[in-house]
Amino acid sequence: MTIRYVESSKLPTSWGMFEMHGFEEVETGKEHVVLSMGDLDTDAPVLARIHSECLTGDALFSLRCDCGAQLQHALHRIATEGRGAVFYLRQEGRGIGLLNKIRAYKLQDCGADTVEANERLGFGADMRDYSILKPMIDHLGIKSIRLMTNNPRKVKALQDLGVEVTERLPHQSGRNPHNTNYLSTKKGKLGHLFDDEDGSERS
Ligand SMILES: Nc1nc2c(ncn2[C@@H]2O[C@H](COP(=O)(O)OP(=O)(O)OP(=O)(O)O)[C@@H](O)[C@H]2O)c(=O)[nH]1
Ligand SMILES: [Zn+2]
Repeated sequence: MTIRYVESSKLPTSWGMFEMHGFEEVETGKEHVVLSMGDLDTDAPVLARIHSECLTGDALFSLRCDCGAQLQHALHRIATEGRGAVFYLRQEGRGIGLLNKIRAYKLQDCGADTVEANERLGFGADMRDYSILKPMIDHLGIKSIRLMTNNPRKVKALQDLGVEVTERLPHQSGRNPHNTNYLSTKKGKLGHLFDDEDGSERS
């Protein structure tokens, strides 16, 4: 996969001023962004979030998942430390795309869980490919990462790419009555690590 750096600009947010870096996946034309704050190209590990696109959760206020709350929480944590990066990857629906995610939601409305729904549609439970991260991380001069995630597969994916992960930081937020089953399935079938049952952050 070839990744092309395109341009960077300022992005003021509710949490502070970020720098937005645009990248293009040459083969597919997919556009990815990184929001960064502070100097990333030093020896200190970078506080980072690898966030998979979720139009419904990130932009349309959906309570079916925890994505929107996790995104906001990541920006808040980075702004609090004054240094870090959110990799916003266009891997909608764990890589199956928005319209297939709506098909999966329909199956879930009829009783399937998030993994069963993907499988009934002929997809794997998680179709994401993290290899696009390596050229982006290298471009930004990041040497090692403290990763905000509950998903140990993301840590392994980075390590498999040769990226040092010095720490996994639990990243729980956004539990609500509409996503309780969804979060239970992530814990039970996808190996996500949750510290407690109410989803609140322990720190
Ligand atoms: N196929 C499918 N994708 C979903 C569903 N709900 C959320 N997603 C997608 O899942 C992705 C987020 O993955 P999650 O499994 O919630 O979390 P994660 O990124 O693996 O782990 P964390 O770093 O802990 O948040 C986003 O791309 C969402 O669009 C669903 O029911 N079906
Ligand atoms: Zn979501």
